[in-house]
Amino acid sequence: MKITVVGTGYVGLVSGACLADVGNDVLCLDVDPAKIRILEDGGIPIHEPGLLEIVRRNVDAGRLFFTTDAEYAARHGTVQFIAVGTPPDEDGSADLKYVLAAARNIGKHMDDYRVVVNKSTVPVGTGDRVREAIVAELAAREAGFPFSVVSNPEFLKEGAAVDDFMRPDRIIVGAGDERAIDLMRELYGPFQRNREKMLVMDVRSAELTKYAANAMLATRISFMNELANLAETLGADIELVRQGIGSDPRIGWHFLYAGCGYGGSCFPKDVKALINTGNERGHDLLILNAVEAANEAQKLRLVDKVVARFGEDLSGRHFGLWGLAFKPNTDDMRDAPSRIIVAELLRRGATVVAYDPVAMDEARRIFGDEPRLAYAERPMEVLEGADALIIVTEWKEFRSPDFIRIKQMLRHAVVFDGRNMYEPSVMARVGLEYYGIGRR
Ligand SMILES: NC(=O)c1ccc[n+]([C@@H]2O[C@H](COP(=O)([O-])OP(=O)(O)OC[C@H]3O[C@@H](n4cnc5c(N)ncnc54)[C@H](O)[C@@H]3O)[C@@H](O)[C@H]2O)c1
Ligand SMILES: O=c1ccn([C@@H]2O[C@H](COP(=O)(O)OP(=O)(O)O[C@H]3O[C@H](CO)[C@@H](O)[C@H](O)[C@H]3O)[C@@H](O)[C@H]2O)c(=O)[nH]1
Repeated sequence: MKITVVGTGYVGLVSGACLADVGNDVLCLDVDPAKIRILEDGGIPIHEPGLLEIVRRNVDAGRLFFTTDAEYAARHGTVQFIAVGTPPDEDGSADLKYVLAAARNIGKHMDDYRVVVNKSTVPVGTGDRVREAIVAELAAREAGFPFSVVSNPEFLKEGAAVDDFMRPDRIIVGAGDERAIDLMRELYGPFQRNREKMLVMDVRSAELTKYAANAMLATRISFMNELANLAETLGADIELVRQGIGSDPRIGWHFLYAGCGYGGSCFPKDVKALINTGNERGHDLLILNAVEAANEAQKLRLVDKVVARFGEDLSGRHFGLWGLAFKPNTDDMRDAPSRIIVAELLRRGATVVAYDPVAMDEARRIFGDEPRLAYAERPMEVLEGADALIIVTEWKEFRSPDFIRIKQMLRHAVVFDGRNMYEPSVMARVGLEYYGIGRR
């Protein structure tokens, strides 16, 4: 099938590459010429495990192409995926300017039937706005090509994106006409060989399903973070509580890890956008407001512990920090808790040296030439002369460090662990003063 994917970010590039990998003829469009240049030179503009190999394989096989030419893109695919960003506007609502620009472009240049599939996370009602944008463009050039608008939200997780796309739990398709539904069935056939995974519904329900999923997962995390904070005051251990409740199949194991708050390009923005949708309809979403407020406070929880240990004024203090990305296996730092934590440590006068396996270039871009923030080539280097170690992202390479060396290198043998990577009893045995989240 001929497919165009508009936007070559995490979602667009993964979708395009995986769709090419099952034999489709895929053209990826981006407005950012720098990204297209990297792709044409055989690289990828993001860090995502397994993606480079798939991109290269399919470019070599002649099934995957890249362009900045919007007209060529609109004429290529019968299916036109929109996978552009929907960043938060000032009031928290999703900014649709990129989605609508993509839709207008399709309307301006399409020369045959098109299925316009919205993969970006968009507020309920966006399908109608996409339709109106295309109708207006077709009318302006007095063209009458038929088209369908489909909502097909994406559920992939960064760091596991290829696997999530290749083996999805479910494929949500919001559509109103049989022609589009048939095409979507054909397109997603290769990804549901073992069992039927496609759930067909109306466009609005599909759009809301995406927000509902992220809001539910964010709620679980904030709930556990709140309980973790309570556990600390009660002398209970949140890790044991997690195991105790996760074993109930009605609750399940996923997304129950307490920590220094959720980040990334989705949960924070999507929770805010859903709250905003509620406000627009006169529904104050009480639970989600609390989820959001709890998360904002949680991002400062580690600094609160640092302050409790070293005092309000941190000038003259120096901290080593492990992990800048919002989670492991990505270089993404959008809404990462590390941004808040580092900024607050610096604001209080401390200096910081940080290490992350892949996100340090991104951190340099974000923090600029901040003189009190330095970067280390290796994890152990951050410990030199540091008062304490602060762990923000649970990269695999931090799982089993040489604790004795950590103790010897740190000035105060204190570890603040925002991801509960270690057993408090082990830390006590090696003589490290250990502060987790909700641990005894
Ligand atoms: N990142 C994730 O894990 C994830 C998962 C599921 C859903 N989503 C949703 O998918 C959407 C895309 O997210 P992302 O993380 O891939 O974004 P991203 O910022 O990584 O990529 C978006 C790309 O779209 C390009 N673009 C913008 N306007 C364009 C236009 N008119 N024509 C062509 N290209 C254009 C940008 O240059 C950019 O490269 C968002 O709505 C997001 O909420 C993201
Ligand atoms: O038990 C947990 C699980 C996650 N997190 C944090 O939650 C954030 C988000 O993690 P994750 O969901 O793994 O990453 P994303 O790539 O942002 O993926 C989410 O957002 C995407 C964009 O909408 C969706 O497609 C995915 O289904 C959804 O999981 C990260 O900061 C994690 O550290 C926790 O604190 N505790």
